Amino acid sequence: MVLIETTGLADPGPVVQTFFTDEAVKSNFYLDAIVTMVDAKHILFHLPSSSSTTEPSSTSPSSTTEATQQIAFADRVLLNKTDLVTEAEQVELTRRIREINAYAVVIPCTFGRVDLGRVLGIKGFDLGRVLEREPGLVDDLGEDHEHEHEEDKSRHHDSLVTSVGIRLPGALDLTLLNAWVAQLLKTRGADIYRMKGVLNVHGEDDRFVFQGVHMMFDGQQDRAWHPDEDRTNRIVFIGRNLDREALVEAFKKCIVAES
Ligand SMILES: Nc1nc2c(ncn2[C@@H]2O[C@H](COP(=O)(O)OP(=O)(O)OP(=O)(O)O)[C@@H](O)[C@H]2O)c(=O)[nH]1
Repeated sequence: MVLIETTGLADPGPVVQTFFTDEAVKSNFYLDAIVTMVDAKHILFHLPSSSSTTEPSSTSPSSTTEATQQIAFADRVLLNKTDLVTEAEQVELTRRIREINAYAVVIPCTFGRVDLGRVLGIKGFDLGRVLEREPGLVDDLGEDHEHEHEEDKSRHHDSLVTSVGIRLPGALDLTLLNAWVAQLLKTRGADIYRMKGVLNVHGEDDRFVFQGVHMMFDGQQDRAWHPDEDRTNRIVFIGRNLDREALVEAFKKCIVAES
């Protein structure tokens, strides 16, 4: 096992991509998970202060992007130094972290003490486990809350990093889907940090699972849908300037029309 500790200012994107593009690395290692350590006492100085602004809450513009990106890429976020903040501050910090990355599991701790089982053996990039666990993401950001998002359009048109989870019933036309994803990665790849999905492709008995990191896309047929399983398509984006409505609209156009 190799643990890579990057510098505090590292962009995780290229590090992740190495595991998928470098043949020597790819054939000898797999990427298990990205664990981001957040300093509860100081993180707010490095994040945009609210959903409506891109400015950091203090004068640390140099590290704003990095702090946000490191949270956005994470499979696990260790919220450290919780002894130095109040309970209310911890709740607010957790909310901010989940606003950026609704998919990561946030683990509060002090002095970095966590059960290793919670940060190792995660298989966060394993296609076989894509969206195996959706901690509230789809419920929080799915169709039931469409109205709330309608009212809060600014959130999806600013340059914040957010998570967008979409659930859509129906069978997908693979050709249309491929065209959409190719176009999306070409035009928005730099802004999409991570994406994952479980899809119901028209005429297929198996689930189609995929994940992406920036322009890099990896997908495969998965196990067969169970007879009584809900075949709803589920897709998750974590990225910058995500326009939920536009993503939903484009995704809907890939659904095969019912005859
Ligand atoms: N009160 C409190 N102090 C902590 C905690 N974790 C670390 N510290 C202290 O914070 C100080 C600075 O440590 P860190 O913020 O972890 O520094 P670091 O990020 O490891 O430093 P670099 O890796 O060099 O960037 C040290 O004196 C630690 O003992 C914690 O949970 N609570």
